[in-house]
Amino acid sequence: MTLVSAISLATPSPLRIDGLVAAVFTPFTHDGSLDLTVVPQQSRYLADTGVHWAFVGGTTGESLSLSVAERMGLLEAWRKTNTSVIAHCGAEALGDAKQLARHAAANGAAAIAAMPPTFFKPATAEALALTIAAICTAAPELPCYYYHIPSMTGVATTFPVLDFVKAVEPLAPNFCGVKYTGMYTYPGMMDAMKILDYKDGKFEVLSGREEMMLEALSIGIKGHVGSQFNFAGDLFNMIRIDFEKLGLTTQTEARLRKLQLIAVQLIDAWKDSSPAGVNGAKFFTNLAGIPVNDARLPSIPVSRTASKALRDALHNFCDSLVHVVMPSLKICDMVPQ
Ligand SMILES: CC(=O)N[C@@H]([C@@H](O)[C@H](O)[C@H](O)CO)[C@@H](O)CC(=O)C(=O)O
Repeated sequence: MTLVSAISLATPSPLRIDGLVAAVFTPFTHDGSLDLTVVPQQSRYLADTGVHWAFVGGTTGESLSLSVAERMGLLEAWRKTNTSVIAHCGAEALGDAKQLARHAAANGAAAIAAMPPTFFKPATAEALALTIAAICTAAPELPCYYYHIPSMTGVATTFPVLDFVKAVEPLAPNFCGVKYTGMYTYPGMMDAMKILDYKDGKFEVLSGREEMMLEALSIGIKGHVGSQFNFAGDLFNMIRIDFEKLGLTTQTEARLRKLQLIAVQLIDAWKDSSPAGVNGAKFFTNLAGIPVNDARLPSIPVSRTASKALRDALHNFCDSLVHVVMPSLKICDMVPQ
């Protein structure tokens, strides 16, 4: 084997995902213990809705509310399913993040991703690059992504993520791209577009805002990571596949916009009626009969009043909106009337 071919074999390439990655819920029992027995049910539901990737232990997965051992067990449970896995390894302690990265590589993850420490925050692109590079290079055989979620971390809000990409590129040969959830905040989509354009598309951008799927698709983003894909991947796949097959034309724009607005209505249903963070979204999966139960404190369980509002909102969504564009959604078939 020549040196060049050895290097090319050793340096991982971006995954180039063309589809949905569910930011999967972490299942707990009613007393808040990890309940890995639920993971196979989650995996089957995802597959039934056309979702074959999971982002394990992310924000929706409450990573920072889990111990390192719990996060390792969670990854191992997902690796026993048919769902491909991107393992989130970000942690407050860099040693923990590196340990999780090494564990992910040893347990069959397809890639790793990491958000930065959120308490002692990296203040510059260079500091962020050194931090993420330390995690990526702990698992040099895996594609490694920076998980950009400024709404939760407060990091990289004063510099474009492209500046970080340029700084991390020489530090981590296996750095492969950005999971970009900062679509709402300036420079958002422009920054994501510049990363996609940088060095002729060397790096991958995964969108972290499914309610902006059409915008993301329009700039060439093909991989999407989101919490809604836990229970509505079939709806979002319709948007993605219709866009890719038909394109955004005067004939298709109304339907595509309608589909995305229906998806937004589903998001608003839990965001508006349940200020309990991830618990609002978890509630829909619980309603579908998959007992992921409540998020750990400091998230507060959905109140009895909010539960009724959520259930009514979902029934209204299923009764009035879904039939507008599609025969049904799995979540609507699973939720008791
Ligand atoms: C802040 C947040 O939770 N963002 C979600 C979105 O899917 C979000 O739920 C959606 O855009 C609705 O706002 C994901 O980007 C998070 C994510 O990928 C993860 O949980 O790891």
